[in-house]
Amino acid sequence: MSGLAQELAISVRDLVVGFGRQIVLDHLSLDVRRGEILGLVGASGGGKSVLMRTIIGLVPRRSGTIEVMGQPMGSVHDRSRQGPAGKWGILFQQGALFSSLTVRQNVQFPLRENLVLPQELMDEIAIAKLEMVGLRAEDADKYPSELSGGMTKRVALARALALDPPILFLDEPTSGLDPIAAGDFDTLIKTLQKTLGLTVFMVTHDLASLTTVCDRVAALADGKIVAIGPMRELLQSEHPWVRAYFHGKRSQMLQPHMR
Ligand SMILES: Nc1ncnc2c1ncn2[C@@H]1O[C@H](COP(=O)(O)OP(=O)(O)OP(=O)(O)O)[C@@H](O)[C@H]1O
Repeated sequence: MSGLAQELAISVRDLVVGFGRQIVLDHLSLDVRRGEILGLVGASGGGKSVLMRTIIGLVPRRSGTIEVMGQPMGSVHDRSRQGPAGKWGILFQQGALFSSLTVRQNVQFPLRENLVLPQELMDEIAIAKLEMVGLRAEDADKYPSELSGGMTKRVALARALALDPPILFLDEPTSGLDPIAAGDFDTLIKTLQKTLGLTVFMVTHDLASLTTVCDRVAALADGKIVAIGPMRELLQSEHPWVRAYFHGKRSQMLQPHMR
């Protein structure tokens, strides 16, 4: 493995993904560095979720290569080449918890699926993960219907972290949260990155998240990554879509100091 490859958590090269006659990702290349929080922005329907789902092997690709932690990922039809359990944790946009399971059982779900552990140890792990995401041990016996939106996201995050993955995929993690809860969730993600050394790949439309937690931001347009870098560099991009996104009326209203 070359030095550069060792520094990369995810490396995507020349990726083509389509459905029928529609090409969604068109020879897309992207590197995610180990330990960084990378934010991905793009138009609605532009292919952000498809890119994330292709990396984790849920959507088949037509061509191109994907490496995760230096290992080539097989295509969706080749499950034997997928990484071992615990390679990544995922927080889907509709990151629904199992409504008939308690918080504790939800967090333990990946442990039960992948490991054989004594109940006592699983209980300890569940409480440790809940505390890691800012919840209390008392919350473990609650059911999803008893949780606020912010708490639900935290439980889903605790579940995503159950197997101690080095990479976390987040699909619009702050959507549906009020600005205070969203800010708290951003802070939590940043803290987890620092304390656990996590690599985070985050699809988001949230300008505050992009500005405050992302080390780099990648912009997806026309099926490709058209700009990538720290937010201050993206703001200088001449690409028409990137300019429209960050310098359009709405963005300027939210980020007046960025002009
Ligand atoms: N399983 C599928 N079958 C057919 N078309 C699909 C499938 N999944 C996604 N698409 C199409 O791929 C395109 C990209 O969708 P995707 O969900 O990745 O967009 P997105 O950038 O995440 O959008 P948003 O910001 O609105 O969530 C859309 O045109 C969508 O209809």
